[in-house]
Amino acid sequence: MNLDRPETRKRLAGETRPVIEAQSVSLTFQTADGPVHALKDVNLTINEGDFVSFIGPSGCGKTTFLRSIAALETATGGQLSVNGMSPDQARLSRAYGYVFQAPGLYPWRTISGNISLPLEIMGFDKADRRARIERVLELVDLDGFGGKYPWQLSGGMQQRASIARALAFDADILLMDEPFGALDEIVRDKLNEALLDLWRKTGKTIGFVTHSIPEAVYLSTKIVVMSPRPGRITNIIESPLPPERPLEIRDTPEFIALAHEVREGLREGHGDG
Ligand SMILES: Nc1ncnc2c1ncn2[C@@H]1O[C@H](COP(=O)(O)OP(=O)(O)OP(=O)(O)O)[C@@H](O)[C@H]1O
Repeated sequence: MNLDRPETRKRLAGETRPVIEAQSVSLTFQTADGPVHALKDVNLTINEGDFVSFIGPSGCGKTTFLRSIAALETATGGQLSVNGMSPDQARLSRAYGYVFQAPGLYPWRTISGNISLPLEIMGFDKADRRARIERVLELVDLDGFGGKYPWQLSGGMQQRASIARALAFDADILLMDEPFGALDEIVRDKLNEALLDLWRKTGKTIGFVTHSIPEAVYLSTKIVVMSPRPGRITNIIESPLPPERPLEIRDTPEFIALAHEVREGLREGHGDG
């Protein structure tokens, strides 16, 4: 573990500041079939440098919560703040990068061209764009692939490119909505390792939606278990695992016990536990 990294030191000393704060957040969608309570009374603090996973059955509001943080949805009740600002203000201050479930790369642009696009829209000059593209391609282990087109890359590589695109303007917060859900297990393992490495290197605060218990346990400092109808948090589990996590950690008693705790939490939330 790199104790020299300020975020690691601060997190271990409990000195980190809150980055995302939700107080009694609710979100009700009005639909033709009546109101859908996607989120009800959600209370959560995400601190600087936390890796927080959201896990729960389909429809429990994981995506809605992540989208609310990113100002892609608006909470209908309660308070939600990002870096002390409203989600809208935080979006304007480019507080976060967002990674969607599908890579969503433009096929007519090269990988570098895809990463460059948001930077162009934000007005970064050419030399700065080039330096940033090079840096993020290296971070996601795609150096040398900038000139390729998306269709020349595997699914896992495309998803890494979409992570690079979200990292390029160097926001402190990374929001990821089930980014590895469509990938096979071996590729997923590799990307989990790479993401953890990137998190340790950069000290970013990460919000991550997943359906996979091992993925949540492997990656997170905090696991948020959610339950549907209405969408709510039923359990927040702090991980006792160290930040340095080789894949083999999944065979240790600590990991297995934590996975068991998450599974029990999911079962209780489902009402059949
Ligand atoms: N734009 C919308 N209009 C109406 N209802 C919506 C809308 N978006 C989401 N919902 C509903 O809100 C609830 C929560 O949806 P959400 O997508 O956040 O769940 P989720 O936990 O991310 O599910 P999944 O794991 O299947 O992605 C669901 O009942 C869903 O049908």
